[in-house]
Amino acid sequence: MRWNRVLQIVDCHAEGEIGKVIVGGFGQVRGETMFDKRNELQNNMDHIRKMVLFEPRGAVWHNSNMILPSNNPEADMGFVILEICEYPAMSGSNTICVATVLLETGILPMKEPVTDLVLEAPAGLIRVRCDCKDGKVTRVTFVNQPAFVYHMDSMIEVDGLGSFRVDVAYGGMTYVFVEAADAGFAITPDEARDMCAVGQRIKAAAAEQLAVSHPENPEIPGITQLSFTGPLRREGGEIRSRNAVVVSPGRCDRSPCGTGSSARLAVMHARGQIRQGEVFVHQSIIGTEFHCGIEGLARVGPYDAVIPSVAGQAWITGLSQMGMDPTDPFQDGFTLTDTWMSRF
Ligand SMILES: O=C(O)[C@H]1NCC[C@@H]1O
Repeated sequence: MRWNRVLQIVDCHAEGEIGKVIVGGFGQVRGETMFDKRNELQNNMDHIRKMVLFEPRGAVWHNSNMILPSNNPEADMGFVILEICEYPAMSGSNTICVATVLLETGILPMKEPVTDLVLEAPAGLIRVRCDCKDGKVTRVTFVNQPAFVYHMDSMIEVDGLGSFRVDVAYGGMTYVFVEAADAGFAITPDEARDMCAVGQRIKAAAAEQLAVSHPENPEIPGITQLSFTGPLRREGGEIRSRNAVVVSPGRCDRSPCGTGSSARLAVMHARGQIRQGEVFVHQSIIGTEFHCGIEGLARVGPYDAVIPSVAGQAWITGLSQMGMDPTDPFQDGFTLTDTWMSRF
C-alpha cells in the first residue's frame, strides 16, 4: 500500500440524495465548536472535501459528512457537512444519513423501538429521534435550528428572463423560493437540466439584488440554494407540495431537501398557510417525501422564526475506502463544466 491518505467511508442516501459519511482516516480537526471545526476544514483542510467530492472520486451530486467528537456535553456526536460548493451550517438529508450510519454501524448504540440522539451540527445542537426496527433505522426525525424569512414577495430582475417574485428564507442554508409555474416548470424529472440552468441564473440575480446576513452568525453563507415550488394543497388533513431544489453549481437535490423544507415552513408560517401541529408533506423532483412540521416559535435577531422538524429515511449502500496515491496528478481533484455547470 502506498497511499498517502485513506478515508473510511460509509456510503448512504436519504430519500435518493447521497450523503457519504466519513468515519475515519482524517486525523485531528481543531476547534471548540462544530462551527469552528467547519471553519478549520474550510480554511486549512479543504483537500479532504475535494478528494471525496471532486472527480475522479466524486461527482457533482454527492455530499459528504465527517463524524467528529463534540465538546458539547449534551451532544452524543458531532458532524461537519462537506458539500460540492460549500460547508453548510446544516443539511437535512445529510443529518438523516449521519444518524442512520451512527446507529446501523454501531458507532452509537441502537435502542429499539426509538433511539434519541443529540448531534452537534455547525448550526448548533440538533435533536434527533430515530425509529428503529430489527437493526434498521426506519425513520429519522430531526428538530432543526430556527428558520426564518429574510424577504417576502420581492421582485428581482434576471437578465434575459425578466422579473420574478421571490421569497428568501434561512433553514440551515439560505434559499430563494420561486413558484415553478412562473418559470414555466411543472417539476417533472425531464425538466431537471433546464431547471438547473434557469435556477442558477435566478439564484445569482437574487444573491446580487437581495441582501442577507444571519443575525447570529454572519459567517453563514448567503443565498446558495434555490427552490422551485409547486402549489400547496390540502389532502386528508395534510398539506402537500412538490419542490425541486437547485444546489450550486447547478444540479437538483434528489431528496425534498431538509434545510429547504425548513425554510419553506418559515415562509408558509409567515403567510398563514400552516399552523403548529399540522403535517406538511414535501415531495422531491423524484417523488420521495419528507414529513415536516413546526415544533415551536422563536426569534432570531429581528426575525420571527419557526422551529422546524423534518422526517425521512436513509439507506446504507456500501462501505468503502478511498485512497490517494502520491503520484496521482489530481491531489485536489478536478471539475468539468459538463456536470459542474459553473465553476462555483
Ligand atoms: O437536505 C438538505 O438540506 C440538503 N440536501 C443536499 C443539499 C442540502 O444540504
